[in-house]
Amino acid sequence: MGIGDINKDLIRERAKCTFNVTELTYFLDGGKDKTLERKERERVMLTKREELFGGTPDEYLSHKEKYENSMRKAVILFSLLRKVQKENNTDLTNYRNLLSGVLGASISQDGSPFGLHYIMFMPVFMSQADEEQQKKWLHRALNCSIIGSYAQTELGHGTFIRGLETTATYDPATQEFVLHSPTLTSYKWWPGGSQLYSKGECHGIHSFIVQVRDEDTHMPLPGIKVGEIGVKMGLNAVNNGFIGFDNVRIPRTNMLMKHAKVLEDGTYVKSKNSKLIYGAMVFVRVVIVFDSVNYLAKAITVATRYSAVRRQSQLKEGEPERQILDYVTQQDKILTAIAGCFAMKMNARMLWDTFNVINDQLHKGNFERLGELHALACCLKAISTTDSSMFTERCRLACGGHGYMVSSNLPPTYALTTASCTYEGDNTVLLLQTARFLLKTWRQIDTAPLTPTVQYLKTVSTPGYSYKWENSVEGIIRGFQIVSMKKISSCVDLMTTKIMSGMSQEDAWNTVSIQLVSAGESHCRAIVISTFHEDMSKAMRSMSEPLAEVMGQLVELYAVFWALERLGDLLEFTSISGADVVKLRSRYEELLRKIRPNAVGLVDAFDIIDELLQSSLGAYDGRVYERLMEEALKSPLNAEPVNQSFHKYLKPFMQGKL
Ligand SMILES: CC(C)(COP(=O)(O)OP(=O)(O)OC[C@H]1O[C@@H](n2cnc3c(N)ncnc32)[C@H](O)[C@@H]1OP(=O)(O)O)[C@@H](O)C(=O)NCCC(=O)NCCSC(=O)CCCC(=O)O
Ligand SMILES: Cc1cc2nc3c(=O)[nH]c(=O)nc-3n(C[C@H](O)[C@H](O)[C@H](O)COP(=O)(O)OP(=O)(O)OC[C@H]3O[C@@H](n4cnc5c(N)ncnc54)[C@H](O)[C@@H]3O)c2cc1C
Repeated sequence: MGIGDINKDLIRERAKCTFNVTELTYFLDGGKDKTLERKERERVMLTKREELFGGTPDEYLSHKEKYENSMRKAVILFSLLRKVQKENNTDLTNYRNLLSGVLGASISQDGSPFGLHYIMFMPVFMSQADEEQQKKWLHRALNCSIIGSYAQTELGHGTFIRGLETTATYDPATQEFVLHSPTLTSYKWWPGGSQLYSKGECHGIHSFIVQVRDEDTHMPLPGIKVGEIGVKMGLNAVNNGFIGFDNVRIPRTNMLMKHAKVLEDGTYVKSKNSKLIYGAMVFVRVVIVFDSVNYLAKAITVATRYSAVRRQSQLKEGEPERQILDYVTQQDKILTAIAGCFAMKMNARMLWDTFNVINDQLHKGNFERLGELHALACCLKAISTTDSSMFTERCRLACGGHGYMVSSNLPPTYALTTASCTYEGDNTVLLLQTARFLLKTWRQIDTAPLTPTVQYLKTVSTPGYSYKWENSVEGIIRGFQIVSMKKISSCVDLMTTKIMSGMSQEDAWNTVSIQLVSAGESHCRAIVISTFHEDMSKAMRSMSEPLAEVMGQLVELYAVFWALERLGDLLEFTSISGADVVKLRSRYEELLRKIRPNAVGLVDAFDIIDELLQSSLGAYDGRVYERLMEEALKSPLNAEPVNQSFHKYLKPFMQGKL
């Protein structure tokens, strides 16, 4: 691409960037080697550019065509991946980068049909199958000679796993499980878990591997009713399905038995910890935090580049129209989204490291921090997906009418982010899970050792601890920690009062649940801001000074933004004053001004190539108007000057003949 083709405003924006963009790309990828690995994956993928990115855009395909087209593209992409992924390499990083990263969403703006195989089926299998079972199936799953899904949710239950109705009854005479869907509401919907019965006793939810279709004909096996659930708001390249079992028999050894087991005579052997069955959901929630960063990175790249190119309105009479990125209200929408993306990137890394540390402990039988990991994964999944969809929507709104076009890729990206607020655990329910852990922690604060992510509760509640509000990042973090502690303690007090007045524990919980969710959110916000501050401060020590300065500005912008967003909490629970708020507001506007010159450089550093960004507004060259017209002309309605509906319907109507 010649320099002449690049929009002049974007050239100017890139010229005024104060830091080295490549240095930031290396940091975002996790080091130069990771950048080179990613670019090699992209290079390999681009050898099939036309097959993967040419043809009729998804938005003009039928529901069925879209599925078939995404399957066509997925097998091309994953055949390429097989070349990159060494034989028997069970490290799913490549696959996950292909899927949850921008590559995955690129097969179609509507997700990838292989998504669940790698993001759910493989991890569940690797965490729940014993060695024998892994030997039998893992390699076949890794090279896609079997493709799996994850059928836990049912028509009648998604959140309440203990309420799932599908049964798996062990028959010792044949050493088989009989899978059965007793009711319509027990049909697996979205597509693993079933209530396990053995010797007449129910042992709760367990995972089984079930062959659904014949390996040659692909026909559903006897007793299995399977289908697709219909058009969704997004992710329509992912064929979410339903499955009904009519007394389907599977071998005993199809129960995933890494933890709990059923012996040949039907004896049930308990898992060392009943919660390990839920392990895969913790892992997937960790992956979803990375997904939310990847989706938001696309949205901010599109909105920022477009805001540098779009000129609209005069600030002063007679002046040329201004780049909309010069309007402070536009900076308010976009620069905070950039800060939010960086903040969640650092928290995704922290969560991944925490998951690996605790997962190792679990493998050694140490379950001490399982509750903390579950609570952290729940609240970070909830907050990262809520923030990602909120900021993505702000980015769409920041692009005016063109942001409403599917060709901008902002509406499809929003559909992806908002789905993640529901799947892998509805966000409200997950924040309640975090609150459950926090209340338990608070009740034991003086008797039990505190795990790292809740240490602050002790610090800010120590008798004699005093804290005067400061407008610094550290001061804001301390403020959020105090808010969280006071919300948790007031929930405990409220519940105690209600129970003392005769209300059941369960009713007291439900009555206080709005405040419980709020306590979970405040706890998570304190963690997100402090992790962004601490981990970025550490990283800044090895950065060049110009880059470190911009990263410090993003951290402060993020902290001040959320302080202003949660003023009610801070006014209720901390000593922040009206004067402090005035100073915070002017600091916020000053930070927007400081970061503005680096906005394009910051999103360029995500280094999302145009083929993966798939946006008429966000391409690297900024030729938005030409691309909008190119995309418009792809509409089938432009294939002929007069659509047949004129002669069939409109003309007779206009002539009064209908
Ligand atoms: C909401 C709960 C957690 C409630 O479960 P429950 O058995 O009623 O638990 P409870 O009585 O509240 O607590 C009992 C205890 O179980 C613990 N626990 C619960 N879940 C986990 C976990 N994952 N890891 C570790 N521990 C867990 C809780 O902390 C409780 O512990 P405690 O008694 O307090 O010590 C559960 O039902 C749940 O997780 N619901 C969400 C269902 C879900 O996430 N479905 C995902 C389906 S797959 C999917 O959506 C795929 C999307 C992927 C894609 O498309 O990319
Ligand atoms: C795009 C997409 C893909 C999916 N993929 C899969 C898949 O591959 N495999 C799979 O098994 N599932 C999948 N799911 C299902 C998903 O996991 C469930 O939708 C999710 O767990 C929420 O459960 P639900 O649908 O039953 O919602 P519900 O729990 O019925 O939620 C409805 C409302 O009830 C509230 N609520 C429910 N319980 C409580 C409570 N205890 N306290 C307070 N409020 C409560 C919720 O907060 C929510 O507001 C997918 C869903 C989507 C949207």
